[in-house]
Amino acid sequence: MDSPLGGAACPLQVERLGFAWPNGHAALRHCSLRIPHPGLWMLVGSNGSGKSTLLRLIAGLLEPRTGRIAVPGRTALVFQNPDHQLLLPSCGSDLLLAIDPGLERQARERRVEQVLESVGLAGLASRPIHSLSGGQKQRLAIAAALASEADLLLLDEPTALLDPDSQREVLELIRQLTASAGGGITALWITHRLEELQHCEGAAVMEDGHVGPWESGAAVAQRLNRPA
Ligand SMILES: Nc1ncnc2c1ncn2[C@@H]1O[C@H](COP(=O)(O)OP(=O)(O)OP(=O)(O)O)[C@@H](O)[C@H]1O
Repeated sequence: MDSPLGGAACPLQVERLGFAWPNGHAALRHCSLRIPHPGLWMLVGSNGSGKSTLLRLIAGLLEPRTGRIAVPGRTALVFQNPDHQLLLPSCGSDLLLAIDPGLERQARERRVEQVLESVGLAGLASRPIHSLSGGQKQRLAIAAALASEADLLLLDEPTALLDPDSQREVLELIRQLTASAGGGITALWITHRLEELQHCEGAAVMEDGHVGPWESGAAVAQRLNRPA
């Protein structure tokens, strides 16, 4: 299948995107990005370079002023702080919010169990969310994204608030979900943690509202680690 922007189908294509906030500040200028195939892809860049704005545009929360975004599948955003997106008191009730309400009750409950299992939280449907650790909450937020049948996960510094063990667990979870055996899921992951770049398919640097070319994560980490 061809993408709406012409080339072969790919999980995400962004072409010459422009966006300005109501105060006139141009957050994105001629911003282009193409994810060629499923996997884990990372974006780095200094504070204010436009990374979160780009993710919100891709998710459809903001309207671009110019340019185009082509996403053949569904998107889901995962925020830095899972408390900003987990709404209901128990794990199961929160996940039910994300599941197609047209499905029969039993199918919805089965789906809850399935997605909990896929993020390592099997059997926790009735657990109160406030009793989860930070890492478990972040995995639940990822489960909600999966429950919504999203195939493009947009992760905005998902490990920034986690301790090193939980950070590794969340990264490993996303790696498994985006591995080819994981069913064609794509993740676009924003990070300031250069060590995470070692684990991606490709990394790009965002600067002043513009995304650079894909490079190996190791090459980007090495360059950004070097003193100016
Ligand atoms: N709601 C808003 N209203 C006006 N300007 C905003 C708003 N949100 C962000 N901006 C501005 O847009 C620019 C890009 O912000 P954005 O949050 O996308 O950057 P970022 O690369 O994600 O930064 P960080 O690494 O600090 O999260 C910044 O100059 C920021 O101040």
